[in-house]
Amino acid sequence: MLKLENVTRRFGDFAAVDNVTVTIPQGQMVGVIGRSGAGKSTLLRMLNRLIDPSGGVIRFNEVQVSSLQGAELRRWQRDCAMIFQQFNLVPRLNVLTNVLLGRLNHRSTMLNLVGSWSREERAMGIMALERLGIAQTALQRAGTLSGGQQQRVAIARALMQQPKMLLADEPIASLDPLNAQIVMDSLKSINREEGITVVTNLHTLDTARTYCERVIGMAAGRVVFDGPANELTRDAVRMIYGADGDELSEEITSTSLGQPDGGREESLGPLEPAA
Ligand SMILES: Nc1ncnc2c1ncn2[C@@H]1O[C@H](COP(=O)(O)OP(=O)(O)OP(=O)(O)O)[C@@H](O)[C@H]1O
Repeated sequence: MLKLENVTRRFGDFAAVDNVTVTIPQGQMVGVIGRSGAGKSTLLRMLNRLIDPSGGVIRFNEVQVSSLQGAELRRWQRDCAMIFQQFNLVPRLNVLTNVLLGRLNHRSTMLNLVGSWSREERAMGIMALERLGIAQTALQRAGTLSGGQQQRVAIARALMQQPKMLLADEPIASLDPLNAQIVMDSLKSINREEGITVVTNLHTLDTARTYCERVIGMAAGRVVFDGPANELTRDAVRMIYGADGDELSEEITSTSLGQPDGGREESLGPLEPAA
């Protein structure tokens, strides 16, 4: 269970995240929504300590995450994997090597210096790629893949960390609707089948409603809604986006997920044998 108590992050005098208290049970799929600048990324980055809180406490079970240092902090960052809008792969390396980089925190420094991967690690990497339906790309350079494929590589790399929690910072913001759907479906199935908690920032309401059992709405650094997706009434939406309900743009509310873009190559169809 993840617990945030009065968590705040200031940049100078400005509170990007302001006194947030939430508890997330293991295995939940949580969508964090809000206007640009509401504090969603800052909140997520504090969960895995890419950014340190200015105040408050973050706990995961008995561990006080907000005060971890050194090896313990690295262990937490291994347990709490993160994917990003821009995928953060190494474009010149092949897909499998990118995925294997997710194992670095499981290995000794000496092994990492030697830079070789065991047969077991490679098999694990291929299995992670198969899980995401892209094992056939294993030997391609990551930079040559489509955005949707790259995000699936990033998810496979995160799975290699064998995390307890997966944080996704706007994972579909750069993707077309079909690829967005494939990536969200992947996150959902990992959440369901592996019991990994998923906390994802999303720009659009539809996606949060479709995929997340729980939605946290932020405005000006504060949590202004926290509940099941089906309780996202027009009033709740107005609180989150601060707009008159009638003025909510299509861009905020809709992603057109589920409307394939005319049959691009992306699908979760039959796998080719791993290279
Ligand atoms: N390193 C920083 N220095 C100063 N201000 C920052 C920094 N990082 C974030 N902020 C500010 O904190 C506020 C919240 O930013 P954050 O990126 O968390 O918002 P967001 O809800 O994720 O927005 P978006 O959807 O546009 O990514 C913004 O006003 C932003 O300008």
